[in-house]
Amino acid sequence: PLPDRDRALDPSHQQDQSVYEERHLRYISPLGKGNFGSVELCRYDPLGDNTGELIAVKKLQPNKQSNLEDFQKEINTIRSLHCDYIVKYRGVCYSMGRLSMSLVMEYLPHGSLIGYLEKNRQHVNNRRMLLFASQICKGLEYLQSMRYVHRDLAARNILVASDTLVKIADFGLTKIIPFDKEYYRVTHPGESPIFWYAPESITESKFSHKSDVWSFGVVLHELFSYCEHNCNPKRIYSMMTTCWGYSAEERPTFSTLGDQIETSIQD
Ligand SMILES: N#CCCn1cc(-c2nc(Nc3ccc(C4CCNCC4)cc3)nc3c2CCN3)cn1
Repeated sequence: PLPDRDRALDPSHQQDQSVYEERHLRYISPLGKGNFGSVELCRYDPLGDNTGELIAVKKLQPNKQSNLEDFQKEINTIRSLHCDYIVKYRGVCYSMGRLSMSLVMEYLPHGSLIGYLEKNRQHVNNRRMLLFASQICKGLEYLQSMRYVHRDLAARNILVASDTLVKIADFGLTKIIPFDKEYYRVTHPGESPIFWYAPESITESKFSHKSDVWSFGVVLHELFSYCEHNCNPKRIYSMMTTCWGYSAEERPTFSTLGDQIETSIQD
């Protein structure tokens, strides 16, 4: 059994608030599917009076080729991230009988950025898009500072916390770049649609901060293809094309992109 489980059950220890007891979890509705798992809206209601908090619970899909080890890596990844532009870890919930576990995260009420843009396209203007782009870029700069490569950046994996805040989510494919290399080579090709993949990720299964930059360019395109083309700031379009440099070295860094987005916001 995991230490957390022992600590949570041991009455002498202050209840570890990051362990959620399954018996107080009230299922509400499905939220979506991520890598290796499905996400559900639940209310954690220990008082049983519907005053508990709403949380997003990601359950491991046992039938998927994934295993508990990959899921534990995803949990350790999200638990180590502390950034306003990355979805927050809340804790874990053990289902004793089935000896499986779920990942508990903050619930973001507006869902994925793709769904939000489809629903709100008429009143999301350029300024709002630039704000979202800048927040995603800051989240990616933070991820890079922790030597993480997301590997599945796409608007479907960006969640909307409010009309002025988006966060990066779904760390099921995230890997740590080894200290002595600039990239991570995966053994099995991923399952994600290749449209967001950099060329070297497709041809050599190589992933790096620069392949995340390529995917960020695709996310910019997803963002800005929702507003009327005529209002598409020229600078954003040229920024996207720099993210799509064929060789990784040609692509800008997230800090350069962040500065360019800030400049566009000032205009
Ligand atoms: N990423 C990624 C891929 C996996 N995935 C993660 C979530 C997720 N969704 C939410 N919130 C959320 C989601 C959907 C709606 C829909 C409901 C139907 N009508 C339209 C709106 C509303 C709110 N909050 C989260 C998470 C993870 C942590 N917190 C969903 N799928």
